[in-house]
Amino acid sequence: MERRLYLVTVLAVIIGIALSCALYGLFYRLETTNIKREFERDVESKAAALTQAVELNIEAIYSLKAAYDNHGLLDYPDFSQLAAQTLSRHAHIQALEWIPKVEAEGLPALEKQFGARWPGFHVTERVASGEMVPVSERSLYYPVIYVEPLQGNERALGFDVGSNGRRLDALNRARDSGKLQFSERIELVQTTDDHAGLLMLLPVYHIVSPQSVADRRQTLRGFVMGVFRLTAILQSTMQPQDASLMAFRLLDVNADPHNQLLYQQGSLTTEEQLAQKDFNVTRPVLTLGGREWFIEATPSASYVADKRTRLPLVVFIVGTVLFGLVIFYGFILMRRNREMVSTLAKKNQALDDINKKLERMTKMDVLVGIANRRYFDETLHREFSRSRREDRPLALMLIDIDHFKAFNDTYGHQAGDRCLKLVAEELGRVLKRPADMLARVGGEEFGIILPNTNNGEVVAKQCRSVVERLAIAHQGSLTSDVVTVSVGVVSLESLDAQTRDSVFNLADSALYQAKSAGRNQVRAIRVGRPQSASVSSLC
Ligand SMILES: Nc1nc2c(ncn2[C@@H]2O[C@H](COP(=O)(O)OP(=O)(O)OP(=O)(O)O)[C@@H](O)[C@H]2O)c(=O)[nH]1
Repeated sequence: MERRLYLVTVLAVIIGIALSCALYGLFYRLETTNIKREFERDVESKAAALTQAVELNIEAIYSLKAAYDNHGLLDYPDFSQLAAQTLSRHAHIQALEWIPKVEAEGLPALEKQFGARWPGFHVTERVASGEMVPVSERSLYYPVIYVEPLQGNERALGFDVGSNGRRLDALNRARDSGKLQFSERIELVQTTDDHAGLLMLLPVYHIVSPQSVADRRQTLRGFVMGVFRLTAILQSTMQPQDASLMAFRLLDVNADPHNQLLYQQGSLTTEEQLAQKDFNVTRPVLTLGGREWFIEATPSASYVADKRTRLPLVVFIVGTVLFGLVIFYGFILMRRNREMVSTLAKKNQALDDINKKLERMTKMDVLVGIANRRYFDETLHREFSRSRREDRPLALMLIDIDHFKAFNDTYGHQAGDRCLKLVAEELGRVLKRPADMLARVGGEEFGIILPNTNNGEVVAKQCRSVVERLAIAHQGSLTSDVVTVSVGVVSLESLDAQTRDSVFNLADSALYQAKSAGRNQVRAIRVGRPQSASVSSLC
């Protein structure tokens, strides 16, 4: 019981801790979801800022394009003035340029014309070493002939934009679509260091809004081009604390797979990336100018750590304490209950003992300490039924103390009581089998039931003689000078055709015969199987 109580308690403690852990996990996951949502909002606002910054810069080349559409070709001073005005509103543009379409045969004249303005002017291309060299021969050229501001962009002047695959791709798309086009990420010719840039191109035609691609190709005059420094634009949208809060990459998914990365801020170790992978966010930034840009962001460990609260831990501790209290209270209740059950069991045992004692008392003769008449009758009834059911023999004996009235008269009533006890004790010693039963059935009369016995007269004779051998003086007796008993016994081979009363009457009748024969006698009746009843006197 004790062990079971402790087992139940230990089990409850384990379940309690498991539930607290589950609650901790639940609240931790809820918090993780909230942090992820917050991070998504941060990334979305960054993407929106980026989109806005790019769209603002687009306005610059549209104003230049409008001038070309309205006034036809601009000369250098007009271009320079208009571009300077525009650049004053757009700090992140590296340069605004005019790129005419030049047929091969027009190239020498162009070089001559602009060589007069800028001594040493040549149409150039960039070789792998980064050096600018005169262009190789081809049918079409797209040289930069106006660049504003010139200072810092000198290397771009004369550069054949069509000499480079990525740039040419953007030129062709702009020419054929008639719309704004962005280039992939390119390395700007203006600088020798590796500064990433981006070209925005708007085509200018000889006619207004040519409808077909063929018309556009045929009527192309040139391009208005804006050169942007990616880093400058992107950094303009950053907050100083951004670098410590997240790592992100801006990707151009339409670009060559090796050239998709436009910008990268911060970087995480492999362990950090793994730890933070649940928080990774990918969002579109803009779809414009033939490009699709996406932002991929991962929060730093400190971003996540700053947003974590102690709530899951508090829930775990409170849960554990509450479960602990409940379990403790349950343990106390169970122990109290166990004590009550044990006390109750003891009380029941005591009651049982009392009941048994009372039952024994109702079956006992208080004076002589053997079974009383009531119990004798019950037993006789039971043994009679059993013997008959099992077809076994049964013997019944009645014993009467001779001249007991005279004993009382001579020695007094108390001496009579002592005599009764002594006789009862002695008779009890004669019985050897557990099933044999001695009872006081009357004042000075005893009865003995002998189950499974067909020669009760043997026991009867012993009874008579043990009482005589007690040698209790009995001066009032007309039979002997000591206390004697008369014994009647009936031994039945079979109980067929008998009743309990008939058996008792046979024993009583034998006793009467013993008395009639002068007392201190045994008279026995033997009843065989039906039709063979016989009576025999033994002494
Ligand atoms: N001391 C004492 N005497 C009892 C008790 N019960 C019955 N007696 C006495 O037993 C006597 C029985 O008397 P009787 O029925 O005349 O029988 P008897 O004197 O033994 O005569 P027989 O049986 O014919 O030999 C009565 O005097 C009862 O008072 C008892 O519990 N204690």
